[in-house]
Amino acid sequence: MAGVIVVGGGVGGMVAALLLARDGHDVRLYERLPRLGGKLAEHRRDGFTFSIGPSLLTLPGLFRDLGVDLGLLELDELCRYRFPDGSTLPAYRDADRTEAAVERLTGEGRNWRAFHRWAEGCLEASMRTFFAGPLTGSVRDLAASGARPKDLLAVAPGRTLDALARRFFRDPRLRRYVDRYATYAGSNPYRAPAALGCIPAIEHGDGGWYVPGGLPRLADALAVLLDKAGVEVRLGGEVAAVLADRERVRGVRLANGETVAADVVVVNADAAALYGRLLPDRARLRRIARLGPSSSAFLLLAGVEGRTEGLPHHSIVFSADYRREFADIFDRRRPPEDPTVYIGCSAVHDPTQAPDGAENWVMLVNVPAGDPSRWPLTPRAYGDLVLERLAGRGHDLSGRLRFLDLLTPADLRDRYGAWGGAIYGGAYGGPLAPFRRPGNRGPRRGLYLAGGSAHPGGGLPLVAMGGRIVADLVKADLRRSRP
Ligand SMILES: Cc1cc2nc3c(=O)[nH]c(=O)nc-3n(C[C@H](O)[C@H](O)[C@H](O)COP(=O)(O)OP(=O)(O)OC[C@H]3O[C@@H](n4cnc5c(N)ncnc54)[C@H](O)[C@@H]3O)c2cc1C
Repeated sequence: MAGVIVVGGGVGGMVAALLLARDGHDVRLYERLPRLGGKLAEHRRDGFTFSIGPSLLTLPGLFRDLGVDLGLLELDELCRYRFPDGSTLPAYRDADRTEAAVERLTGEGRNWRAFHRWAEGCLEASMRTFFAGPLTGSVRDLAASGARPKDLLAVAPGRTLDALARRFFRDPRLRRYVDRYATYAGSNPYRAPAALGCIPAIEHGDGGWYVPGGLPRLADALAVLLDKAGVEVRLGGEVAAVLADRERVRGVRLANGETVAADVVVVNADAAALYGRLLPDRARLRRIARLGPSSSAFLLLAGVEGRTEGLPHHSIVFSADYRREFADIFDRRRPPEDPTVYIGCSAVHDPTQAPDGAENWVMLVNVPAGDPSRWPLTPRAYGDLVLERLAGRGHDLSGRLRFLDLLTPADLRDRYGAWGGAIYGGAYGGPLAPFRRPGNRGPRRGLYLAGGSAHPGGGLPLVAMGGRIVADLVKADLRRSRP
């Protein structure tokens, strides 16, 4: 039995802690916030509840397999897209219905079916190789994963996501629909690898889900399992340093000065925080810096009076010029002048989320990571701009706002210790970027990384996979090191 410390109680940290405790190890989890869940969080005000992290759950089987038992709601309409010309495209759970909707809007139903088949193939190859095992920081890992040349071809290596969209679709609206999947990894579709195009195969294959009571109930359910498995959770327990000699990890030092010894340390905190502060390592930090940060989020949380006829649970209102929008975010490093806005309203399906006769609108805009004090306009003024743009695109909230709360990249940075507020650590800025992200093994024996800034990446399903990959690595390494 090894002494294991997990630094951070985000979903990846909780999954790793749970699996290692179930394997018989003595696991302690330190979380600096007064609650578990990390970015899987909510904001409450005046009877309204807002998810300020994930709003859509995919691959729920990853959590069911751990013993999470929540009555999930499967969404029939996954998302409704509104384009600058005012036309809309609903994406349904059912692929046939989506194909028919695409056909009605653009006459490209067959192209959508071909794209969907490609996405399924890409997903199947990625699940068997890239997502299945650890990454230690080298493309050689792929060879070790048993990937065949056919698998490599299935992910369209060398192509960007936008180039993939152009290969399948003539209509610019459909290209935008594909490009948008880059934002699931906080990245720029004009640079991100085509492999991100596998995401719709997850949504149409396995569905998009809502957790009644709000997605953070998933963190509550994991917390109950941690308790049952005997994990000692210390909330408000900030780790100030990972202790290690040249060979191996020795434990951690807490912010209150206490030191705790351990054989294994799993870091769920951001990789940039690990190599920047907890166990400084300039070379590794430089490698992360070269990726550039993923995007961050600007959130408008609105208590809205009245009910909106026909409002779906999830919708996207596209900007007029997507390329310019991403140049604003990743090159000019300013919040987009004309933003695409995600609108989430869980009150559509869940009356616990807003008072009677009202709606809880979460409006999310992709913005650059970094301090908003450098923005050309204040967050409040930018919030007004977002509302104005939405009003011009069929969503006028004037006269209906009970209140409007804002969250900026500075909030993400300060709450979760995320690099400049970047949601996913480094961005996927080129075809090899997935292999250049931090691996799961740290530079000392007994040190591991699990979380959205490390392999295989961010988003609830991927961090759950990462937690499992790390637990398996720890078990295998401990077995090997036994005399
Ligand atoms: C606005 C937004 C929308 C999103 N939408 C979706 C979505 O719809 N679907 C989806 O699947 N995903 C979505 N995500 C992404 C998803 O939330 C994250 O990828 C995932 O929750 C990250 O989990 P993690 O394991 O990396 O841990 P994190 O959530 O990053 O948590 C890390 C934890 O470590 C703690 N910590 C940091 N430093 C220390 C320290 N020194 N000592 C102790 N504790 C420390 C932090 O306080 C934090 O609790 C969204 C995220 C955001 C912010």
